[in-house]
Amino acid sequence: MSEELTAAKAAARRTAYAARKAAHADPGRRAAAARDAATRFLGAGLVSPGEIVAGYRPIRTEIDPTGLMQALAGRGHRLCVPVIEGEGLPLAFREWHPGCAMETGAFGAEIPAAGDWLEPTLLIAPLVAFDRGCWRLGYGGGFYDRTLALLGSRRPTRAVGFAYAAQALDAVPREATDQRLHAVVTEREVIRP
Ligand SMILES: Nc1nc2c(c(=O)[nH]1)N(C=O)[C@@H](CNc1ccc(C(=O)N[C@@H](CCC(=O)O)C(=O)O)cc1)CN2
Ligand SMILES: Nc1ncnc2c1ncn2[C@@H]1O[C@H](COP(=O)(O)OP(=O)(O)OP(=O)(O)O)[C@@H](O)[C@H]1O
Repeated sequence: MSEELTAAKAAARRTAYAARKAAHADPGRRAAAARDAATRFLGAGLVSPGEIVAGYRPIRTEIDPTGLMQALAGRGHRLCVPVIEGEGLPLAFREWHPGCAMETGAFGAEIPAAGDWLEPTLLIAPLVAFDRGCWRLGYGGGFYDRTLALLGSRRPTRAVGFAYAAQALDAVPREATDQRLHAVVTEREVIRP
C-alpha cells in the first residue's frame, strides 16, 4: 500500500472513529439505534432461509448486533462469530448461541469457549467507516478482506455492514484487495451500492 493511501486510510479512520464514539455515547440512543438497525436489517430481505450467518461480539464503540443475532437464531439460522487465528490469516468462525459460554479473544472481542467451526454465507460486518458505494474500512488488519476473498472463492458469500449512520464518509479510501459490501444497514436506512 502506498504511503499516501496508508495516510488517507488513517485519516478516514480517525474521522469516522470520532463520529462513531459520539453516536455510541448515550446508552439510550445507542440501544435505540441497535434496535432500529436490526429491524431494518430483518425487513430488507438480506437473509436467505436457513443460511449460516456470522455476527460479531462488539468491541469499543461498535453498534451492538446482539439483538439482530438473537432474532436470526429465533428464525432457525445457525450463528457464528469471528475468531482470529493469526496475523495475516483469514478469520475462522465458531458457532454462537444466545448466552453461550464466551472467553476473551485477540483484540478483546469475545469468542465462544466451545462449538463447531462454521462457514457462513452471510456476514454481518463490523466497521469503522463506510460510504454509499458500500466500501468498508475496518481497524486495518485486513481480516474481513482476506476472509471474504477466501469464502467467496468457495461459494457465493455476502457481507453486510452494520453501523451507526454517523460512520458514513463521502468516499472511503480503497485499494485493490478491499472487498465491497453487499449493503450497509444503519439505524436510518439500508444502503445498496
Ligand atoms: N467486534 C469485532 N470483532 C472482530 C473484528 C472487529 O472489527 N470487530 N475483527 C475485524 O477484523 C477481528 C478483530 N480484528 C481487530 C483488528 C485490529 C484491532 C485494533 O484495534 N487494532 C489496532 C488499532 C487500529 C486503529 O484503531 O487504527 C490496535 O490494536 O490498537 C481490533 C480488532 C475479529 N473480530
Ligand atoms: N486478500 C488479501 N490478501 C493479502 N493481503 C490482504 C488481502 N486483503 C487485504 N490485505 C491487506 O491487509 C492490510 C489491511 O487492509 P485494510 O486496511 O483494508 O484493513 P481493514 O479492512 O480496515 O481491516 P479489517 O477487515 O481487519 O477490519 C492491507 O495491507 C491489505 O493490503
